[in-house]
Amino acid sequence: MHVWLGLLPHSVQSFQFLCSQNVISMDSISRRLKKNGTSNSENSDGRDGKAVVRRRPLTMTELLTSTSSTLATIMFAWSIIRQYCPHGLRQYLHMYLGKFIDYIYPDPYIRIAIYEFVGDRLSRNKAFAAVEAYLSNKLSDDAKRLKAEVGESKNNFSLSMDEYERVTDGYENAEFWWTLSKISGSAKKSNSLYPEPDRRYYQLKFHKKHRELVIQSYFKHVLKEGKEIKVNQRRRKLYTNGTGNRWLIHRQSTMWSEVYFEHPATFDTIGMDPEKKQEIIEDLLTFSQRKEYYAQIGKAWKRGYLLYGPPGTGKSTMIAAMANLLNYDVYDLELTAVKDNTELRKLLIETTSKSIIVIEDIDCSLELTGQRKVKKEESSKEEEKIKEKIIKEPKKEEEDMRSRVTLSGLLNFIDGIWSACGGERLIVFTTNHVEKLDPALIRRGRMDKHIELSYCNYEAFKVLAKNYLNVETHELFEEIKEVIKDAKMTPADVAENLMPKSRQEEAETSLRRLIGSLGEMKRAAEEKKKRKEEKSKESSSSQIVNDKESDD
Ligand SMILES: Nc1ncnc2c1ncn2[C@@H]1O[C@H](COP(=O)(O)OP(=O)(O)OP(=O)(O)O)[C@@H](O)[C@H]1O
Repeated sequence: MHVWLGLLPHSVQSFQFLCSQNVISMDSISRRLKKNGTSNSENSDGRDGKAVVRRRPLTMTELLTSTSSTLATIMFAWSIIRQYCPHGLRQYLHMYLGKFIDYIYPDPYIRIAIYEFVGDRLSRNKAFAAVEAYLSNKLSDDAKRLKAEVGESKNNFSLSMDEYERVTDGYENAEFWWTLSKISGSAKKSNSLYPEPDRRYYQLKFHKKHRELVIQSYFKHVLKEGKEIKVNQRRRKLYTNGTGNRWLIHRQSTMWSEVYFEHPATFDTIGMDPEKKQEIIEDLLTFSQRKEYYAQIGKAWKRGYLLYGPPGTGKSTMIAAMANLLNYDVYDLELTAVKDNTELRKLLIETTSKSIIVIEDIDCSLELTGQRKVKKEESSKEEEKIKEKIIKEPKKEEEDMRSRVTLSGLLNFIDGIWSACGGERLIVFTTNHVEKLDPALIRRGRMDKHIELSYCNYEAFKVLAKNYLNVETHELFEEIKEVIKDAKMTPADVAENLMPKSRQEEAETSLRRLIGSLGEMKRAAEEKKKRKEEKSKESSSSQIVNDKESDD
C-alpha cells in the first residue's frame, strides 16, 4: 500500500484559519480605528483631564466588510503568486507558510492518501480497490455525488462515491472522513509526448489521537471488509488493449479498456469428446486450488494453454467456458496494437489475478515465427541495412524499430520475472497453424497444456444436438454416426445446421438438413483425397522416368 502522509495545501489551511479566527481582519480593523481617531468610537468622560478612549463594539456590517476585503486581498495576492511566481519558489512559500501556520495554529488532523496506482503507474493499488468497495457500503443518505453501475444481478444498481464526495465513517468511537480526489494530469509537468493521466486517490482524515487505532486496526478492518464486498459484488470483465487511439490510452488511468464479460458458453454447451472435456475441467480446477502447491515448488501461479485447430472448432468458445468455470476476468491482448516490449510488460503488470490473458491467432499476430532462426550473417546484414536507413531517415526508422514486440519480449511476458506479478492467471494462445509457431514459444513450462480442437465427431454432435434441439436420441442418429466420421465438418458448421430456421421447425428437419450437408462434405472430402492420390501417383511416376533417364 502506498501511503502518503501529509498536509493539505497550506494555502487552503491559511484561508480556513483566517476565516475562522479573524486574526488579520481584527488587526486591520483596529488599525483603521486608530487612523480615524476618536471621532465616533471614542468617549471622553473628562475626569483627570484625560480623554479615556473606549472602543465601541464593531457592528456586524463593519466586521463583514473588513473581513471580506482582507480575504479578497489575500486571495488576489495568492492568485498573483500562483500565476507569476516560479514553481520552485512557490513550493518554498507553501512549505514555510504551512510551518508558520502550524506554529500558531497546530493542525490536529492527519491525512493519508491512498493512490489508485503505485509506482510509475506500474500496478494497481489493491488498497484503493478495497477502500472503494468498503466506502460503497458507507454512503450516507445525504451523499450528493455518486456513481451508479449495474450490479451482479443486473436488476439493481450498485452505488459508489464520485470525485470530491465525502464519507464519514465511525469505528470504535472514533470518526474518520474519506474523500475521493484527483490530481489532474495536465497539472503535472511531463516530458512525454502524451498527456499525463489523472491520478485519483482516497484521502483519509482523522484526529491525531487515533493514529495508533488507524495503523493497528482501522486499516486492516477497511481492507478486510472491502475485499469481502468486492468478492460479493464482483462482475467479471472483458478487457482489451486494442482501442486504437494511443492518445486516449495515455489519457486513461489504465492501458486496458473494459466491458462486462457476459459470454454464455460453458463446458456443458461445448461439443467435444466428454473424456477430453472432463480432463480439461479437472486440470483447470486443480490449477485454481493450488496456490500453496505452486509456492512450495517455487513456480509462479500461472498456467499456459495452447488451443489449436481449424477455424470454427471452438477455441474462442472454450476460453469463454474456462472464464465462466473459474469465475475469471478475460484480458484479450491484441498483440499488433502493442508498441513494444516495454508496453507489453506494462500491460501485463496491469492485469489482475483471477484472470485469463488471451492472445488469439498467435501465428498471425506478429512475425514471431522463425525470428530465432535468422542466421547470424543474415541478421548482421539486416542490421547494416537498418543502420544505413537510419542515417538517411533517422526519425522515421527509429520509430519503426521501437514499435515492435519481439519473440523474446513475448517469451518474457509469458514466463519472465514480471509474469509472477498478481498470480492465479491463465495465459491462452490460440492458433489455426500450430506447426508455424516457434517451438520455444509453446514448449511445456510456457504452454503447459496443448489442446487440439478438431472436426466434429459423433460424441461432440450428441452434445450439440442436446443443446440446439433438446434431443438426446433419435432414429437418425445412427445415420449421422456413419456419415460424420469422414465429413470433416467443424462444430460451428454442425451447430449452424442444427439451429432451427423457424420456431415451428421440427428436430427431424434439422437433423435431415445436417445429414444432407454432411453427405456433401463427405463427397467433397473423398474427391479431394482422390485428386491428391492421383497427383502424387503422377508425380512419383514422372520421378521414376526422370531417374531412369538420368541413369541412362
Ligand atoms: N465445440 C463447439 N461446441 C459448441 N459450439 C461450437 C464449438 N465450436 C464452435 N462452436 C460454435 O461456432 C462458433 C464459432 O466458434 P469459435 O469462434 O469458438 O471458433 P474458433 O475455433 O475460435 O474459430 P477461429 O479459429 O476462426 O477463431 C461459435 O458461435 C460457437 O458457438
